[in-house]
Amino acid sequence: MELGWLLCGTAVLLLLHVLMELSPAVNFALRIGFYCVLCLVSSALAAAACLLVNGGRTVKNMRIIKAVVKTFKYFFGLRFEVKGLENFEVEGPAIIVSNHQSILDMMGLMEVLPDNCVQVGKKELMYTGTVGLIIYLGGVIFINRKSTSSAKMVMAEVAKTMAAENLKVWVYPEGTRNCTGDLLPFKKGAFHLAVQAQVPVIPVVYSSFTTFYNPKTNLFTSGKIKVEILPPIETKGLTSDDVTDLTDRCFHTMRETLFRLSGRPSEAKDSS
Ligand SMILES: CCCCCCCCCCCCCCCC(=O)SCCNC(=O)CCNC(=O)[C@H](O)C(C)(C)COP(=O)(O)OP(=O)(O)OC[C@H]1O[C@@H](n2cnc3c(N)ncnc32)[C@H](O)[C@@H]1OP(=O)(O)O
Ligand SMILES: CCCCCCCC/C=C\CCCCCCCC(=O)OC[C@@H](O)COP(=O)(O)O
Repeated sequence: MELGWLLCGTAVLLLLHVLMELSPAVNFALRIGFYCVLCLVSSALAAAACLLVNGGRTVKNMRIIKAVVKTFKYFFGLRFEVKGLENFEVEGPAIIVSNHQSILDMMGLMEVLPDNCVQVGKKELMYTGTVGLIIYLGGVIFINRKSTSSAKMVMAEVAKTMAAENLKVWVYPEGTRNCTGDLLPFKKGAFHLAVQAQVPVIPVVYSSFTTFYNPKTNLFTSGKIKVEILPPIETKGLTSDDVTDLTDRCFHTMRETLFRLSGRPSEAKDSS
């Protein structure tokens, strides 16, 4: 009986392996499916650990989440080459902004996440089962992207509490995932927040995933991701009138860095 199950299991694994070799679509679906299952199962386990250790929703849970997510890269053959970690060592709170390519970004995020740092996320993430639960327990700030006024209110509240709680806040200023190897125009929320709280903006750039990951062509192989944490941009003395300039400056710096890290010629002068 047991031998039967063993043979059956081996046959299924072999079949999956052959299908993965033959079809990029099957390979992609299985790898992404595995990533989602890994996130859902690990979130359930991490949530239990967070509740036992810290008792509820707190940024301290991010340490536990980080420790768990940092192991994921080994399952997918991903390597990170990180530069500039010392740029996180600013006195007090800061806004961290980075490019957002895929749901796989959570691995890159946790690879470098500094202590006392929460992310801004779309409210829909709350309804992703155990993943929603762990994101809630980690203290992620949920915003409604469809309502600028309510998102602004949430951000204004965050600006007030950042100093008291010595928080760093991680925002994806593109506001959505974008896996084209370029940046989408930046939304201004992160920069308003930095100016309102009078805290520095720290840009973090991840090299393009396009050489190993592309959902449109079902590409998902192992790969190397270069990460650069850039020097903080000060906002002391800036007012809301300066937000557009600050946003543009950050966008151009990050775009140039993205192209450099991805080995693509700079086109920064051609577009804005
Ligand atoms: C163990 C296993 C674990 C598994 C796994 C765990 C993972 C554990 C980590 C989870 C990590 C989650 C990661 C989530 C990742 C996302 O969910 S990304 C998507 C959500 N995030 C964002 O959208 C952030 C970026 N968006 C913004 O900042 C946007 O500006 C806002 C605030 C949403 C507003 O959206 P919008 O209206 O479309 O944007 P925008 O054109 O910038 O603003 C409109 C106007 O309002 C003004 N404005 C904007 N914001 C403000 C403001 N705060 N104050 C005053 N004026 C403002 C603008 O200046 C603009 O006016 P003008 O200058 O044109 O006159
Ligand atoms: C009971 C409900 C069950 C629902 C199951 C949902 C399964 C989800 C499981 C695993 C997904 C792992 C996701 C890790 C967190 C990813 C955060 C993220 O990258 O969100 C995307 C968001 O930044 C931008 O969204 P859009 O590009 O605008 O869209």
